[in-house]
Amino acid sequence: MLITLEGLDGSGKTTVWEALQDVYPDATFTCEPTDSWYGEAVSRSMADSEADPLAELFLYTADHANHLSETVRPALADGGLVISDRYSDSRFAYQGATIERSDADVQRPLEYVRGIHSAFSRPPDATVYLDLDPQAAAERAGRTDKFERGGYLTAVRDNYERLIDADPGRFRRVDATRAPEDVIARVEEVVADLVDR
Ligand SMILES: Nc1ncnc2c1ncn2[C@@H]1O[C@H](COP(=O)(O)OP(=O)(O)OP(=O)(O)O)[C@@H](O)[C@H]1O
Ligand SMILES: Cc1cn([C@H]2C[C@H](O)[C@@H](COP(=O)(O)O)O2)c(=O)[nH]c1=O
Repeated sequence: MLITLEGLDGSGKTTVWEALQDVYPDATFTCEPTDSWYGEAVSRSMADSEADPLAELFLYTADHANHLSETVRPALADGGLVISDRYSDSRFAYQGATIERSDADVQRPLEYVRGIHSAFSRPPDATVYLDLDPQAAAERAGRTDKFERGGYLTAVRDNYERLIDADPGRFRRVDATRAPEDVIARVEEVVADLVDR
């Protein structure tokens, strides 16, 4: 089973991802961007405020393709549980917003990014969405790079809401405004329920 953690920067994904490792020691814990050289290329693009939005989308997508073939598909083929801190929905939400706000000649960017993935990707079985307002998210994340400015995160959050509306059965929304221990406890409940199904 593939479970993904999604949400805005600073919503607490990595905090719960680390906590889940104590509960599921045999699971494969992974993330996007990865630490491969594809992920390093993504990091270079993220650090470049002039990066071309379409080029950046394809760097993230290359990293995803490698993540699938090297980590996700083999672990699933072994019957394992895979828990990924960010996955394809991050691309749909973030690059959908980036391209929308750029001068790239792309109609319906979110659908365009989804279409690129549909040919090769493997959708999550379930996605835990850590729901936090953009201002709190930007504050928690320290507004350290071009992705963490309030207006941009509002567009990203709108895209996450569109993804949830389009596939409500896959998403489990968790209130990420609560204290870390409460968020962790709720996510643990949600994941236990998913794994026991
Ligand atoms: N529920 C919470 N309440 C308050 N602060 C939190 C909560 N969860 C995490 N934090 C803090 O917010 C910051 C970001 O948390 P974390 O790295 O887990 O988020 P993230 O969603 O993985 O962020 P990013 O996407 O930017 O990597 C950290 O300083 C963390 O300690
Ligand atoms: C996978 C992915 C990530 N991003 C953005 C979101 C964050 O601002 C950064 C790094 O993520 P992290 O959780 O802090 O490691 O990258 C993105 O725009 N598109 C993606 O597909």
